Amino acid sequence: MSEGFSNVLVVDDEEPMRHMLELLLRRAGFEVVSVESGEQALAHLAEHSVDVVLSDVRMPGLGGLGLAERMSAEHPEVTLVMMSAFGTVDLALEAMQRGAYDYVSKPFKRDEVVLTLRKAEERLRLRRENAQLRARLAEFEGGVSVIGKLLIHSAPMRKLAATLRKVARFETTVLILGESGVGKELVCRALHELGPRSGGPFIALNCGAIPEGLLESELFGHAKGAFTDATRDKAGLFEAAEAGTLFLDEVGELPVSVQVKLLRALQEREVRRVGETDARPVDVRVVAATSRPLEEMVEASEFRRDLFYRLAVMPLSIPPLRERREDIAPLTADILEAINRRLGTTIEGLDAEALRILQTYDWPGNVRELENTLEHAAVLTEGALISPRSLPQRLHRERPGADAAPADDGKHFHLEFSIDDLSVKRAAHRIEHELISRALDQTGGNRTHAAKLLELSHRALLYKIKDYGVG
Ligand SMILES: Nc1ncnc2c1ncn2[C@@H]1O[C@H](COP(=O)(O)OP(=O)(O)OP(=O)(O)O)[C@@H](O)[C@H]1O
Repeated sequence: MSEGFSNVLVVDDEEPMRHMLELLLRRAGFEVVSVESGEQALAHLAEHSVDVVLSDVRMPGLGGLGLAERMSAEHPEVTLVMMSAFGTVDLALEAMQRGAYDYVSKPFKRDEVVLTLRKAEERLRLRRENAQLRARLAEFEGGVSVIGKLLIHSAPMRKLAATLRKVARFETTVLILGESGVGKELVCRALHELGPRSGGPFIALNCGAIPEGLLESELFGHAKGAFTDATRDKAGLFEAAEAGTLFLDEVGELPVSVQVKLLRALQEREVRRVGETDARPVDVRVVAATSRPLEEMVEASEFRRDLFYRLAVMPLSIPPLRERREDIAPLTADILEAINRRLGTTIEGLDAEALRILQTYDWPGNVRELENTLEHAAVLTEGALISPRSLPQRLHRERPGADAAPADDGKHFHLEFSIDDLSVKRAAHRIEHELISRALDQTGGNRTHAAKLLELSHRALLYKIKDYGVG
């Protein structure tokens, strides 16, 4: 629970109104950021931690109603307060039916907005307290509990949750270990939420997804003119995460040159923007994660030993889903609820045989693969229950004792080439395309895992996916 002031996101297409609200709310002690559209608000919410959104109801594009709908599906934990102008009160009321908490009518008195936000803040505080109490009770009783969006049920996950609570209070660097899709980012978010920095920003970076040449400036920022595209000064993610948490996913993908700079930033607690000589102090908790065996990379001189020791002060391992199968049923219920909200489907669950298939499959892509599988099944399902027929082929294939899959023999695939086209380049492209699509299919869209099957670097795979338009 945040000890600091609430983070408020103001959404209004009129600049003077945004400006006035920023001043007013800052003076009342809130942390304020403002954006001019519902689309921008969603982009901000995806990257930052926000407590309350104060949004105009009538705006071009997505608008207040669209925002209310998307927020209740994607960010149900964030409180939404609408602002309505003369003649749009009916819209504000409709937004409340779609999940908004309250509204204020424009023109409003200053105190009125502040008071409404204080009320929202109080409700938020009570809700968080309540959720924490329920979570502890459930953990205690061995039921299902959540920290943020992280669902906890099995014994290994309960043990992990207990460690998270202890570790969150301290500033130690944490290294989260686990296969792809196992929940490393969610665990990091939980750590952030449980600790004293929960009122600050949470910034995540997948180190494997950024071209090598841009990584340093992305992390540490750059000065205007530092390189050709640097048309203005820019803060890096370290500075953006000030007073909060910076999550470095796939830290093993960092090139050695950036590893050196990261180590210095961690040791000195300061960063130097590319092209600047002076360092800037930063107060950031860094949590790194990896699905690759960093220790082996250290032995192979691919990862700096000193950085490894610095990051791994507190290693936390998340076991793969196949080692905690008790989590599959509650995760499935949770995921289906989210899918119903997002896609407007009305799936109630799985029939007994389909659930058995989920519980016996090995889930190489872990929870992300489970999510993709359930979405695939939800789209194909006509009734209220998902049956084995709606589950993808690979789940049937890998099930011990399953019947041989029809059509495909499950072991081979064929590509046909025309004798009229003997281009090596085109043939090589087709083969690559086919192999990448199959690897992504097999891993439920999990790119890190697919890269391993393909024996490609994560970065090379991302380029190729973009090139071929697959994924
Ligand atoms: N315990 C959990 N409860 C609820 N959702 C979960 C849980 N674990 C994972 N998920 C969901 O599975 C998906 C993958 O999780 P996340 O992105 O945290 O994994 P990751 O280990 O960081 O993956 P990668 O290494 O590939 O980036 C997310 O959509 C996340 O919400």
